[in-house]
Amino acid sequence: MTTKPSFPADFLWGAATSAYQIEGSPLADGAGVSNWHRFAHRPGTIAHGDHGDTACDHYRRYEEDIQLMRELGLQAYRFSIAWHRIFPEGRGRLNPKGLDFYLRLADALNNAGIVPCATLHHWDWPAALDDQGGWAHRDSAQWFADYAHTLFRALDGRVKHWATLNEPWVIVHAGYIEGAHPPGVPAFAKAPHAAHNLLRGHALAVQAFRADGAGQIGLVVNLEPKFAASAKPEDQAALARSHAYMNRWFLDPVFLGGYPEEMADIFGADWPRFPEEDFKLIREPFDFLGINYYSRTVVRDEPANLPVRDARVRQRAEHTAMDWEVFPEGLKTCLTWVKQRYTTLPLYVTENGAAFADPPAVAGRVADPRRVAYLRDHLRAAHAALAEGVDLKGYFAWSLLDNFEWAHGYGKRFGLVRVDYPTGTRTPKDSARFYRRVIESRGAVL
Ligand SMILES: OC[C@@H]1[C@@H](O)[C@H](O)[C@@H](O)c2[nH]c(CCc3ccccc3)c[n+]21
Repeated sequence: MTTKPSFPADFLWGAATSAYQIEGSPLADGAGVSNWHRFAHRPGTIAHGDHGDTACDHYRRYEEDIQLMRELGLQAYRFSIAWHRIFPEGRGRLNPKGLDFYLRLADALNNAGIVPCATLHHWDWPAALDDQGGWAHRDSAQWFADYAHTLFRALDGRVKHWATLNEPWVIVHAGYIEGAHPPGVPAFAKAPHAAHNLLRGHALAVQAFRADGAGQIGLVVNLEPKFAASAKPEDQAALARSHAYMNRWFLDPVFLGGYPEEMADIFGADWPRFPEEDFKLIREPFDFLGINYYSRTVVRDEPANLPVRDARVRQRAEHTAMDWEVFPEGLKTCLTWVKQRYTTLPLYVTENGAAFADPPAVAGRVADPRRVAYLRDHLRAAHAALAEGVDLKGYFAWSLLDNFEWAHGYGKRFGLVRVDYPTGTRTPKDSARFYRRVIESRGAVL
């Protein structure tokens, strides 16, 4: 490092979580059954038979966790709101006690001088909505906008930084193509409709925010740079399909007004014709884009591998416990690609982090040197993007706490803070102490 990085004085340093992954108390205070509560209790869906009945018990321990955030020097905290606590059946009857938890959470964060950054939908929602067709049902867009509108009004003055959806791509790919997430049954032909309705819902929620909200609203997407395994035409074509499928499927419509042409190739006869007026709606302008970055993938042509007909070529490099390649420069690649192809909107890294097989706590310490190195190298890449003119406004480490890693259960630990189950004991890892020094020095320690 020739010159010490220095991030802007107003750069927002935070950490991120999501409701089902940390809260526990899935049915407390009148909450309805969520898709993830039902799915995680279906035998065989989650590693080790894990589920979110307790998770990090954050629903009850949120004040302790906010104290942890203060000790880490966090300036912001990205969390998600559990729809099924607000509308147990998805729409109609409001559950005041469910809403009250988020009022208390936002007040405690504001009192601690920590900016609350709320994501309206981070994959969990009332199971009743899946039973009514889920995101494949065209009305799901309005269900979401009505839910969002209620929250904009209820949290007005407490939350000023909103995101509509977390990673619509994962909701569609894992939920409708793979069946590894709820609704849990592969429904290939429904996937394009689910994607389209997620985008319509996002845009309708932004319109509701313009009418009744205050602050900033954005969309959070996962991006993963793709590289071809060779210059062979078939590998180059696989690259184009893979890149369109994961990185352009949602950003092309919101910023360019139409889906990538590769989608019709990928879905074939199952690729619908959507009404033109939908694309006008989906282009509703918003205030920032959140980018979740973890890794890159090198792909080759693989005709048997439907629907994208690509396959990952594992690289000779360090990999995390998720078997994701450690590739820090990919974060800069994502940030500069978005600026060059789509928009000069403010950008946030809304998730970046790694799971490693951390040792247990010894004398109040957890040595996680690989996570320290991962954060250091990715923050350097973020700074390089800033230096190239990307309007990067903040960074949220994934995650504040070790938590429920979806189908992987609790075996994959992403936290800056270790959580020991079932006691729930929190122990800041060395990476938490490192991150605090990064925040205090505005990056000078990198
Ligand atoms: O896996 C770590 C985190 C999850 O715990 C978050 O809830 C979720 O927002 C999130 N997204 C990603 C990257 C999306 C992705 C997953 C698998 C394959 C490709 C992309 C990683 N993570």
